Amino acid sequence: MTHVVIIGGGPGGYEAALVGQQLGGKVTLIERRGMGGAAVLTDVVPSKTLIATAEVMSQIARADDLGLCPDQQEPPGRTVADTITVDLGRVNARIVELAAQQSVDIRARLLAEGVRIIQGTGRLDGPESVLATHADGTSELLPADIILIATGARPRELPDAPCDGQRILNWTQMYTLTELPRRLIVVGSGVTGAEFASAYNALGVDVVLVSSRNQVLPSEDEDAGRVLQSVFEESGMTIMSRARAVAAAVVGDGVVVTLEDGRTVEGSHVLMAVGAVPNTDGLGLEEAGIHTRPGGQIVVDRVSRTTARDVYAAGDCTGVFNLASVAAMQGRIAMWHALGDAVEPLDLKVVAANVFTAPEIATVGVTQGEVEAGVVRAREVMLQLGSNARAKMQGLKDGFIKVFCLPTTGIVIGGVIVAPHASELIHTLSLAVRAKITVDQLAQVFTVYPSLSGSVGEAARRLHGTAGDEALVY
Ligand SMILES: Cc1cc2nc3c(=O)[nH]c(=O)nc-3n(C[C@H](O)[C@H](O)[C@H](O)COP(=O)(O)OP(=O)(O)OC[C@H]3O[C@@H](n4cnc5c(N)ncnc54)[C@H](O)[C@@H]3O)c2cc1C
Ligand SMILES: NC(=O)c1ccc[n+]([C@@H]2O[C@H](COP(=O)([O-])OP(=O)(O)OC[C@H]3O[C@@H](n4cnc5c(N)ncnc54)[C@H](O)[C@@H]3O)[C@@H](O)[C@H]2O)c1
Repeated sequence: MTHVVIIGGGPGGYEAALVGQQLGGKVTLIERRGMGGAAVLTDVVPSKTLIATAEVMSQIARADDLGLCPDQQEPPGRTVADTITVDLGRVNARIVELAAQQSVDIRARLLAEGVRIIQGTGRLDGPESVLATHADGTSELLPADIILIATGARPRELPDAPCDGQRILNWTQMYTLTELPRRLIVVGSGVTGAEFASAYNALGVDVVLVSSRNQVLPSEDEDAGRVLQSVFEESGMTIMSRARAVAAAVVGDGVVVTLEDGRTVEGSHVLMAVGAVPNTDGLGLEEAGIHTRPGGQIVVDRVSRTTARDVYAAGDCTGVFNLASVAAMQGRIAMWHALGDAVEPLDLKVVAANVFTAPEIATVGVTQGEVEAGVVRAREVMLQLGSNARAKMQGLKDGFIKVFCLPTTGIVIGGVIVAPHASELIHTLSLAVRAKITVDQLAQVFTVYPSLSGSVGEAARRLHGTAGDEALVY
């Protein structure tokens, strides 16, 4: 019997536990908070549930363009959106309930599969055992043949902007609000900042986005960031570019955020979305011979091995690519490798990712930045969403579909989709990248008429027979 001990019950930990148990290991999982981890309780599930409500509001905002109008009794000039009231207390109660239920479901599945769950805190006691401190304060030493560390990450705080959970909030604290903020300042225009700014903007809140760079979403496709920036601005959001926050303080019944250049921004609440730090302190890593990077992330190879024999790590604590899907895959890979099953090393080139803004931004494979820097040779096409028949019918104007392929063979190597539900549309391109199919093969796949995915086929057709690394923009 191989004893597997996992610290952390997020996607990295619980997906690994399922595989470990399936492959005949005796798995113990230690989680200090709740099963599903931050992904389920405070990060992915709550934010995407909030965004589900915001999405409905975004559609309602287009209702007037599609010929819908408020009831005759409404005063003239009112839009359909003006007639809707957001009950944030109910929205957030639903979110918290849904996340808690998801956690319960995951726990039940793990128990049904035979995983032993310890509610408590784990730390390494050398590379071959784990000390679990139970919720009641008692502790237990667990000898382990294989250890997986999947302890995740937490919000980074600025020293002069400590989160109080009332007015200065991090992303885990947003669900305690029962009334819409009068004016929400969002500090940080990375994925978290952009998603919350987009959602609260759609809910009708006056949003100020403090962005340290020229354009929102600096790590995403530049064309995509440009579309989002202009959609945000057109919808009335205030974006303060090249503005770095240094402090936030509660003043009266509001907050004041101070920028590096001395300017101040006033609002009712502020969301600090300035990145994440790995939960790797106090785990006994150094003593166990496990190397970390200067930021605290655990060094792992592509099969999730750390620098200590039979100790693996997965997910945000490794900082490889902070996504739930990647955490889960790293965890499974660790178990496949450790327990002697067939395993393919992690390949970041096939990871599909999505920013859940309105419109969404989905990406897979090579990036425009890599092509422009000459890291990859590619030819590409970019089709504006506005030219798609279905998009016209639905009143969608903002967005595009971009496809990259190898110059000689035409093999699809990446893509970017900016559109509502891009997270679903990207699947075709993910499959193409993973299966290494050519643009001609993709062009021969039937798409429904009319459909947004029709533009994926159209993009592939436009890339037929064009030699060289040119960029076609329509
Ligand atoms: C706002 C937000 C939205 C996001 N949205 C998405 C999305 O839409 N899609 C996506 O793919 N990714 C998304 N992410 C990223 C995703 O949340 C993370 O990549 C994912 O949670 C990583 O999973 P994990 O298992 O590494 O860690 P976590 O989910 O953080 O779980 C780690 C667990 O370990 C526990 N733990 C830590 N230390 C100990 C210890 N010593 N003992 C016992 N337990 C311990 C913690 O309590 C936690 O429950 C989002 C992130 C944020 C911040
Ligand atoms: N849809 C998704 O998959 C999703 C959603 C949210 C988060 N995530 C993941 O979670 C992780 C954390 O996301 P994040 O957006 O919080 O972090 P991030 O590090 O991606 O972005 C933080 C942003 O804040 C900016 N910033 C830092 N300090 C600042 C300051 N003082 N003033 C103004 N701006 C400042 C940074 O320049 C950066 O652009 C990321 O790895 C992300 O991929 C994924």
